[in-house]
Amino acid sequence: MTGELSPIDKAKFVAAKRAAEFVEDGMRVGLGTGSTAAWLVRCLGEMVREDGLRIRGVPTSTRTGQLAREAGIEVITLDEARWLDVTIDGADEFDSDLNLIKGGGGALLQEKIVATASDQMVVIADAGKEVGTLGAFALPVEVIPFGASCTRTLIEETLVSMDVLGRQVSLRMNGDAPFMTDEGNHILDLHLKRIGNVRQLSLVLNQIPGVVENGLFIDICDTVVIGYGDGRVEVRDINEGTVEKGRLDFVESDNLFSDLAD
Ligand SMILES: O=C[C@H](O)[C@H](O)[C@H](O)COP(=O)(O)O
Repeated sequence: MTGELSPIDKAKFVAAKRAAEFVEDGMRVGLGTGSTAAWLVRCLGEMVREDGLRIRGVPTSTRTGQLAREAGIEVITLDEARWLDVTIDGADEFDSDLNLIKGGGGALLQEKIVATASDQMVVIADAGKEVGTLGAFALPVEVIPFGASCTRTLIEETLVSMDVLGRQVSLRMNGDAPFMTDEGNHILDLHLKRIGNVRQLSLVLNQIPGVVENGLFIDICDTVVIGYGDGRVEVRDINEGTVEKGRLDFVESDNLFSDLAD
């Protein structure tokens, strides 16, 4: 089964597998959304089923909640948890300050709420997600449907006034209809190429009426676990830099690979 996985999936898997070690018995855990976070949920599910790990998970999307339940993880709401020990989630981009772009899957709002309600946020990513400057990945902005075209115009004017490169804004679609988030909102993707001042852009965007949240995660992530297609894993800490370099063995995880291949 291992041979059927692409290098990118192996990279995501080893990052998730290593990050699962941050989770200890009794913890309340924020569960991210996306293809990398899905690996984490499967890893944690295996630890619950086979090692007796007792955790309660707070999912960041409907689909992660479903996956977690299927994996055997007890799912609770953020309000029930009140506070989380750790959140582990994927990212679309991360930079050397561990600032992120998230929301490629449209889950940025719940993800940001959950991550900021956690003692620690650990990001899991394949090495291709690392960038010198955020912005090559289109920045998702969640907006309420009411007046969305006016909100879009205001965003475009804001980008012009900030002299941001790129500036193209597109409404994310799902077939012929606008993409709907779990909160019933729309996503505008900002094609910026390069974001010079992430802090300022994030603040300015969130001041526009109609904008619910943007996909810039600034000063939220504490640790990034970077996976490589050959099994190498690097753990990078916001204060200490690279704290670990290692390699994970695929063989012991064959049943997980089998699950995914089904
Ligand atoms: O809305 C989706 C999330 O922010 C994801 O964590 C992000 O898009 C990364 O997803 P993936 O692990 O599939 O690349």
